[in-house]
Amino acid sequence: MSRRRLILLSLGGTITMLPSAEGGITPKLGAAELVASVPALGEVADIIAESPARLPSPSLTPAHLVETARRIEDAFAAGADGAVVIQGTDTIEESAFILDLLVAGDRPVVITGAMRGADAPGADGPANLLAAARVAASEEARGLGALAVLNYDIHAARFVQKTHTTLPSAFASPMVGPIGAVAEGRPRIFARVPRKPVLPAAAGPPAEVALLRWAMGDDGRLLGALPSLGYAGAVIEGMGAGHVPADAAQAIGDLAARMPVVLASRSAAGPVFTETYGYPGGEIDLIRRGAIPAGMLSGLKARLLLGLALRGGSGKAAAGAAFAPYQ
Ligand SMILES: NC(=O)C[C@H](N)C(=O)O
Repeated sequence: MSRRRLILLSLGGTITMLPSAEGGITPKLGAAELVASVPALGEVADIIAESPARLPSPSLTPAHLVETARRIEDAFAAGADGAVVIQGTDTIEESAFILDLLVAGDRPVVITGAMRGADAPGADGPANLLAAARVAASEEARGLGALAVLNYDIHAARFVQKTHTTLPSAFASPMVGPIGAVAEGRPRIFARVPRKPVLPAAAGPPAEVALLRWAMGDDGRLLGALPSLGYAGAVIEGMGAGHVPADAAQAIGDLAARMPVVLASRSAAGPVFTETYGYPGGEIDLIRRGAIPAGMLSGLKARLLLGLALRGGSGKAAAGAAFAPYQ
């Protein structure tokens, strides 16, 4: 087999962070320095290293990731065999899903980061970076869409979530579990998640979509403000399998008459489908009032899919079509 070529793009995050004069750790290292700090990467592939951003990941926007997807597609067109994206862990679950939705083809796209700073005892960045590169360079990972690789676990972008604020084992896929692992330096895939339709990266960043989590006793009065704030759509994280209090159902119906509204769950795992509860505010009622069920997607991921579906001013039909493959 000829030597592998990888594109490696660093957007920042704790994996790039060192102590700063102002206190705490801040992004400092670029992609080339990270690659140089892990000599074993040289055994895996030839690496083109670029640093499009040096940000903590809460400051990344979907537009950064749309640009990253375009850069990866260019590199693939120029012959790269796989891509590694480095970023902060706070928003990896969102970034991974944007890349999953936008990068076409079979070549692996792997996102990683670190929970401990670059100079911390037991820093996890070097091991995560090496494992991510091994997955991105592998045959096994082809055709799986975007993957998140941390702590030697391989997660499908569609399902991965950050589930702990500090531990190196923070990443999990509560719906399905990890789909593979890097063991003894070799990626092993246990389960294959079928790919869903890819959307064009060239159509630009997602439209703005509000995300609201429902809480006990909330009557939904906040929803009335959304259209005047300029949102193109809304995702509601309902209770359980997509429920709100009876006196909030009307507010959701009124909003759905004005913009696409997607119904997800505030629970950590499990689908929102269509047909169990018939009470007012239950999912049958909300879907009848115009809400679109998020199916297998979390609220964070549903927000991104809805925003990408609504680019260019498309409406409810486009939103419904985008969610149909996830039911
Ligand atoms: N571990 C991390 O990378 C967290 C950091 N706050 C970030 O997302 O940039």
